[in-house]
Amino acid sequence: MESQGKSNRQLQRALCYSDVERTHTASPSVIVIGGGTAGIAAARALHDASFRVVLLESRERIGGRVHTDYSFGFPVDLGASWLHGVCKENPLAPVIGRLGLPLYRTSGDNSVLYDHDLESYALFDMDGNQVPQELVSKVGETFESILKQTDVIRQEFSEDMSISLAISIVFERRPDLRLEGLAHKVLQWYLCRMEGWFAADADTISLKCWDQEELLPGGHGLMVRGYLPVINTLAKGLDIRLGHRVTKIVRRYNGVKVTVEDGRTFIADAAIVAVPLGVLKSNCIEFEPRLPEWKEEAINDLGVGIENKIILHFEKVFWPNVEFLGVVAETSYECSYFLNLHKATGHSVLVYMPAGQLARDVEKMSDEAAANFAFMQLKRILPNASAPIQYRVSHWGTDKNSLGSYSYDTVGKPHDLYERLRIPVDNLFFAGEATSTEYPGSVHGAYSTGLMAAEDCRMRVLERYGELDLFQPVMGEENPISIPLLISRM
Ligand SMILES: Cc1cc2nc3c(=O)[nH]c(=O)nc-3n(C[C@H](O)[C@H](O)[C@H](O)COP(=O)(O)OP(=O)(O)OC[C@H]3O[C@@H](n4cnc5c(N)ncnc54)[C@H](O)[C@@H]3O)c2cc1C
Repeated sequence: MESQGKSNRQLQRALCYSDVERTHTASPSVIVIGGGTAGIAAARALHDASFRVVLLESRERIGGRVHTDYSFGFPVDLGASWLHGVCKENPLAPVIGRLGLPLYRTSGDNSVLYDHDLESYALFDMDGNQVPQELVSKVGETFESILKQTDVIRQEFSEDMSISLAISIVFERRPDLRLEGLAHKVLQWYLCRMEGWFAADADTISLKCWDQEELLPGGHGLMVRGYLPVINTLAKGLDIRLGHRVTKIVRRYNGVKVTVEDGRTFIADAAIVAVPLGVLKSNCIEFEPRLPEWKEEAINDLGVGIENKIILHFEKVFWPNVEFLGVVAETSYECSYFLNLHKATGHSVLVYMPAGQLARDVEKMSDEAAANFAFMQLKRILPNASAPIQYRVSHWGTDKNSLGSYSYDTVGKPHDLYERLRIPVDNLFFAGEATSTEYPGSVHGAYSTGLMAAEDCRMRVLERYGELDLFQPVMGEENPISIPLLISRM
C-alpha cells in the first residue's frame, strides 16, 4: 500500500505539467490528444508500460466516433456499431470476448453488401410495393459482374477515375449489364449501400484504391449492447482530462508542449496525436514548427466521408421481421436504408443511415426535420407506420470534434496516404482510423494504430532515456486466454 501511495503521489506530481519544469527523475511522460478508440488504446498501452500518461479530450465524454447513447433507456450506437471481422484475429476480440459482449452477425465473408448479406431483408419501391426477392438476388449478381468489369478498366487506364465513371464505361462496353425499370432502381440501391460503406458518393471514390483495405474473416457483427463498454474498459484508471480542446502543439528536440483552449499548457517527452482526420484538415490545431510538407499533403489529400444515423424509437414494431428495409429509387441519392435493431436487440428501433451528399444535406436540417425526413421515407414503404416516440440524430460532419465520419480514398490520390499520416514526426506520433493502411474507417483499425503509435513512442522515448530494457513492450502481449465471441443470428 505504501509503495502504491508513493507511486500515486509521484504520478500526481508528474502529470501536473502546467507551467512546471519537467525533470527526468521519474518515468517518461506522454500526452495523448484525443480520447477515441485510438487515443485510449495508446494511453492504455503506455500507462501499462509504466509511462506517465495524460489524455486530453475536447468533448465531455470519451469514445469519439464510438458513441453509445442511453437516452431511450437502452444502448444504441450513434457512431460505430459493427465489429468488422468477427474472428479471433480481430484485435478487439480479446476484450470483447473477456467482457462477454454479445454480437449479432449480419453477414458472412465477401458479401457484395459488405456488412449485410441477403439472408434477411425487404426492399420496396417508392410506392410501397415489395421488390421480389428473386430480382434483388439477380441484380446483386449483376452488380458483382459490373464491379469485376471495373477491375478490367482499372488495369487498362493508367489514370485513376471515380467508381461511377468506371461503371458508366462498363455500361458502354457491356450494354447487357445496363438495367432498366425496377431492376435499375435495385442496382441504384446496391450502389447506395456501397456509398454507405465508404460514406462517400460514387463519383468521388477512387477506382484504383476502393478495394485495397483488408477485411478480416468472420463477417460483420453488431455490438448488441453497444460499443461503449469496450472503450470504458480500456479507459479504466487512465488520467483523462475531458473538456480539454488542444489548440497548439509545439515540438522541440527534448519534448513537446501542448496548449489547450483556455491557455493551459502541458509538457511531456512526446505526444500522440489521435484526433480525427477532419479535425487535422480544419487546421484548428496549430503545429509549431509546421508539419513537414509530405504530412500536410497527406492530411489534405485523404478523403473524409460522412455517414449519419437517425435513430427512430417506436412504441411497437409494425415492420416486417427482417434485418434491414430498403427503398429503391431512380438514383442512389434517393435510395434509403433502415437497419432493424429489433432483430438484434429486441428494441423497437429502426436506424436510418444516409451517407455522402444525402448525409450532408440531412445534416443541414434541424433534428426534428431530419427525424421527420427519415420517417417520411419509411411511410413511403409502410403507409400505416406510426410516428416514432423518440429519436436521436448524429451530426458527424459538422461536429467540430469529428468533422467527418471516416476516411476513404479519393480519386487520383495514392493509397499510401494512410501510412504517411501514421509516420511520426520527431516526438509526435499519429494514431486514428485514418492512419490505418489495413483497416481504415473502423474501430479495430483505430485500436491497432493506437497500439502501434504507443510502441513507436515507447521505443523512441526509451532510446533517448537509454533504459529500454526497463520497460515492457506494449504490443504483442495480448491476453493469452482467448475467450470465444458470443455470436447469434435469429
Ligand atoms: C456513423 C458512423 C458509423 C460507423 N460505423 C462503424 C462500424 O460499424 N464499425 C466500425 O468498425 N467502425 C465504424 N465507424 C468508424 C469508427 O467509428 C471510427 O473509425 C473510429 O471510432 C475512429 O476512432 P479514432 O480514435 O480514430 O477517432 P475518434 O473516435 O473520432 O477519436 C478522436 C477523439 O479526438 C477528440 N478531439 C477532436 N479534436 C480534439 C482536440 N482539438 N483536442 C482534443 N481532442 C480532440 C474527439 O472528441 C474524439 O474523442 C463508424 C463511424 C461513424 C461516424
